[in-house]
Amino acid sequence: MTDVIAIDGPSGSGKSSTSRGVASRLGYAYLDTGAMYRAMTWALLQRGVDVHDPAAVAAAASEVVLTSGTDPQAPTIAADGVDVSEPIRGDAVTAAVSPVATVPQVRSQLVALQRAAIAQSTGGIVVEGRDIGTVVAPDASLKIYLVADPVARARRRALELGVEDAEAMREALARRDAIDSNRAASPLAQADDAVVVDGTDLSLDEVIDRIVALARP
Ligand SMILES: Nc1ncnc2c1ncn2[C@@H]1O[C@H](COP(=O)(O)OP(=O)(O)O)[C@@H](O)[C@H]1O
Ligand SMILES: Nc1ccn([C@H]2C[C@H](O)[C@@H](COP(=O)(O)OP(=O)(O)O)O2)c(=O)n1
Repeated sequence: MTDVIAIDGPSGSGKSSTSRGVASRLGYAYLDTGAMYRAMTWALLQRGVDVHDPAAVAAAASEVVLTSGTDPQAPTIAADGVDVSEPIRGDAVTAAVSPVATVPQVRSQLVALQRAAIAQSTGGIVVEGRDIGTVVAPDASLKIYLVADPVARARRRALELGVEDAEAMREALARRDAIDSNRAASPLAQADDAVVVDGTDLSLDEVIDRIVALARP
């Protein structure tokens, strides 16, 4: 069985950058499950689906075909054959993704795809998201719960997106974290056997070093 490293945590804690770094160092594949929920949301918005109507979301989601490229140096995500790597980072998708991710049918559809990607990866894979250690890959050899101070998370994300109002960003992240943590279907949660890494006062390289040191030799 392939070696799986699960990295979960709230928005902007550094999961994507850290996971890509860890996968590159170890020669592992990389799966960004947040990008899958974002790509699904993009495809639903394209179809004019009301993302606050769970029945409409569930019905339309089953028609969407998602494809993930798992090279940590150049990850890709396509919806219905269209590369959506850029539009999924826009405001419209960011505002709509948490309600879409609460719909159980969406979750079961994407969890099946995530497990298939894990099964296909022969040389090890780093998988990042919210429910990887708890639901998607409970047998992962290493589970990391990556956290950072909310003010630091907002500052980093604002810098990345060129947004000036870091306080508004902190509020937006807190709103999304609240939906992601309080939903009934596999909420953002720390697995009992996860190692908590707090990246607030660590550089990206330091966080990567720490996780690589914990990884299976
Ligand atoms: N340890 C760190 N120190 C400084 N900046 C970081 C660190 N980890 C991540 N970042 C930056 O914070 C932002 C959010 O990181 P990202 O990996 O996208 O988080 P997530 O996937 O959890 O949402 C990015 O701009 C990234 O470069
Ligand atoms: N395994 C996952 C991954 C993401 N999600 C949801 C929760 C998040 O609000 C969205 C987007 O995730 P993403 O990791 O891209 O979010 P950020 O980059 O941290 O802002 O998807 C989820 O419910 N389960």
